[in-house]
Amino acid sequence: MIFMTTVLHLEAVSRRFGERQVLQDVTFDVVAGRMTGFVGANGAGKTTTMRIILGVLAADAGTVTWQGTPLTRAVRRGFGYMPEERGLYPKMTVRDQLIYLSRLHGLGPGTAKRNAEALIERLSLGERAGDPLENLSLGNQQRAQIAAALVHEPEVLVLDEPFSGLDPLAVDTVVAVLRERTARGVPVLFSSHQLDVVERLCDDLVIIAGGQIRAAGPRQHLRESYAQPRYTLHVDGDAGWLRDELGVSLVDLDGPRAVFDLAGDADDQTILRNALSRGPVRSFGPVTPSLAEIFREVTR
Ligand SMILES: Nc1ncnc2c1ncn2[C@@H]1O[C@H](COP(=O)(O)OP(=O)(O)OP(=O)(O)O)[C@@H](O)[C@H]1O
Repeated sequence: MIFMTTVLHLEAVSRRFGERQVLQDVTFDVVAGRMTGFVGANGAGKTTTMRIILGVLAADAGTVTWQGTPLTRAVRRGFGYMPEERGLYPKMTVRDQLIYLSRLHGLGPGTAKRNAEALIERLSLGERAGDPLENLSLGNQQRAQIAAALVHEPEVLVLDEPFSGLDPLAVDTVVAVLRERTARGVPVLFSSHQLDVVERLCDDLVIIAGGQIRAAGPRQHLRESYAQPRYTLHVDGDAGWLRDELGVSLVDLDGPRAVFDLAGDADDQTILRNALSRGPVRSFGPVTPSLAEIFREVTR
């Protein structure tokens, strides 16, 4: 049997503004049913990439396809987009604009209302749904923007910094709502510079720097492939003896706690045995690098 994966695929997308090459051969996939975190420093090219996906901006070269077909205006109408510059009507009530937006996307009045109410409820906007957007707190405006991207039941979601300005509880709520969409097979691409949030949320990761993709793929796979042979050791006494162990290069030593790299031919069990021969060992093991460490490594 042939399995067709539904993907949003970018192939060698390039774009320049004047003399400045802002995107260079950007290639990556956003797979159905998975949350893809798009991370990069300020000015790396995330917003430009998202604008090209949505057709707000044209690429100089390269293609974007959905399920193997180049994007047309009609296909993009089925996308949900939360732009960086946001873009709801400040003076319209949250409820009215959610209904209006889903009607604009061709939903019938009953479905539009039902979807709007469900998202208002889900994103805890009930008390404020009858207020003009501009009267809401920034966090609630942000929730309304997310509701606006979702209300027409999009096939693909592209969200520019959806978590910025949200408190941790709101982040969890929004994540739960997005997970419901991925569970239905919707691919979600979201940009963020909050690496801790991305680390917790994404299934796949795309790292961009200076307009070029530096790493892309399943988060766990990236973590493993960038894994340094790094260990932590926690003993009762002082761990300073590690300095003299063959193959050990200390990264951090704080009394009984140590972080160290191990040369390829050194044996971690030998280190553990040596530690045990000196007294109790409270913990010992390899550490997986954090996303922040991988990010620093690939964008160096
Ligand atoms: N319309 C434009 N005209 C000229 N330069 C632009 C334009 N839009 C973006 N740029 C430049 O392109 C580069 C990439 O910008 P982009 O907004 O895509 O980055 P980003 O990764 O989204 O950054 P941030 O996290 O700060 O939003 C920046 O140097 C920016 O100044």
